[in-house]
Amino acid sequence: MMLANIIQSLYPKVLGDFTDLVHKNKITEAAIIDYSLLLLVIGISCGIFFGVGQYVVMRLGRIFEFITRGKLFNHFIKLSESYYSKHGVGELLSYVMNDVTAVRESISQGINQTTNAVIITASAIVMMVISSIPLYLIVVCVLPLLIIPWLVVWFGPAIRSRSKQVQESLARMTEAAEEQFGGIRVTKKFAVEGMMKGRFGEKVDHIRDNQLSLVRISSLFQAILPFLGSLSLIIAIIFGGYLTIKHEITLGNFVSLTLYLRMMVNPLQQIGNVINTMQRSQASLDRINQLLAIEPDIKEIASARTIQKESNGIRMKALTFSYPDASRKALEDIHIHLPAGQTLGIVGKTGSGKTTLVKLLLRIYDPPKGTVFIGDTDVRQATLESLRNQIAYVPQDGFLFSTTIRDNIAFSNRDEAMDVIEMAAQQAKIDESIQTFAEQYETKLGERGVTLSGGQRQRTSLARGFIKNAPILILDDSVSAVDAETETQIIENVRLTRKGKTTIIIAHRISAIQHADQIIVLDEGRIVQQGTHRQLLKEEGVYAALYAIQEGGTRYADAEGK
Ligand SMILES: Nc1ncnc2c1ncn2[C@@H]1O[C@H](COP(=O)(O)OP(=O)(O)OP(=O)(O)O)[C@@H](O)[C@H]1O
Repeated sequence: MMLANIIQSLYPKVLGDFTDLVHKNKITEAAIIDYSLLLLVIGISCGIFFGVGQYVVMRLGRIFEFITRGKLFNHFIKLSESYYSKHGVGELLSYVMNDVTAVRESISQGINQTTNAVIITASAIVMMVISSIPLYLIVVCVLPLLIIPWLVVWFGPAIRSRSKQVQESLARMTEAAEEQFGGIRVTKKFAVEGMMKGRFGEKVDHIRDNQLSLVRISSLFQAILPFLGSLSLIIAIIFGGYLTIKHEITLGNFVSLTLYLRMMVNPLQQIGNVINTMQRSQASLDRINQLLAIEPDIKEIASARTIQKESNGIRMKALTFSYPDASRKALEDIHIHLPAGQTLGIVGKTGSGKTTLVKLLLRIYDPPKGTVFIGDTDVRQATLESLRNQIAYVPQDGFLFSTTIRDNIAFSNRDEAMDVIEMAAQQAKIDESIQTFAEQYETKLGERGVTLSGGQRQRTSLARGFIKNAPILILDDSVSAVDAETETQIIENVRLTRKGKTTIIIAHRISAIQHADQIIVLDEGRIVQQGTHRQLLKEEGVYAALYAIQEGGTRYADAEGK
């Protein structure tokens, strides 16, 4: 690129010399051919060097894009759930798409155009000196161009802050789009398309306002640069023209001078582009760096221990926990001792803290020190990998990936044997449904595949939990979307396959937990009842009341069925 620019700066000198030959009537046919060939060589060399330079620089930009996207993804994977509960998917996508692209463009354009501008300007000045154009004339003509650095300092911060606003509003729009697409079914069912259109329109309006504000300042900056270029040409024509008339400089000198100044105008305009792009990309780079500087909340201590993958019990001692920024305690004074191999059932109203309890066990949020143990190890002292390998957690709404059913079930080990996968599916009572699909376990799910019903999704996610065969299995309301009969069969399968293995079952239906070795009833973050099914039925309280309601419902259904 540098070579291309240096070679390009020979044009005006060659043309200037040619003009002098013509002016002095010394032009010959041979000279015309020589000068034409010289211009041809200059043209071809410029083309080759410029093309190669362009390719190298573009490649550099793409490599940056590739590395940064990878780095961002690795960082996202490390961030804790608390981060994701505050930042939407759209916002995160915006970093990966908009910000990375802005920086890549500035690298490609920036290197290209800065090299152009600097080399052309420098070689133009050198060539003017070499062409024996008087120094004072060069200085006077180039003077208006010296205002440019001052303009850069003046406009730069304003462009950068407006660019940041644009990037932020783009992030908000991506977030809104993601949410609107995700919720399109609800929108349609409630027939609120108009309201949603209005909400999305607001975000788009916001981007337009921010972009126009950026365009205004960028345009003003861009407009001043060519004006300064023209000013230096005007000075060249007045002053240079006067010196030519006075024979202080040759006509060839005058032609070269004007051509060199003209040659400098484009790079100067490019400097404007580069500065704009750089300021914009600086705003994006700041955003990317701020994101990369965020530390995950959940960190492994240096001396973290590996929990052995064996049957371990669970203990919770005086556990009290509040979510960050929450005024209310999610859990208060929880004491649980579940010996290895036993089953714990948890019931409680919605919002009573059931999921929070298992999130603390999995260390998705940090419990206070010395309150949650697996075996003898405080979960805060364990390596995160060994802790999470110890537990198979099946949430209520297990996310399924847009891949085959087989890959979704064998998620923790893609090489799992087919019979093991089928066994897990049978235990989760999803095998029969899968057999009805044309491609069975190879059936693709998601956008380009089959849409499963809520219950089928839940059972597929359940099979994913079963196949992990972890020392601790947690079912967090994982059979809520299946019918009572299937639920009974699944729970029976859990009982049989989890004999001697620690299991936690969270459920709203007592039928799912009544067999447990111990049951706790949570209410507003506190354990209000604790015991076996028989013991709890004898006590007056939430459990017996819940059982009575659910039993009453079942008897009524049975009577109706007869
Ligand atoms: N990430 C979070 N940040 C702040 N508060 C939260 C968060 N997750 C849950 N909570 C609050 O903590 C309390 C307990 O929630 P939790 O999800 O543990 O209830 P739950 O018993 O599992 O409810 P459900 O049966 O509806 O699943 C609720 O008041 C809830 O609003």
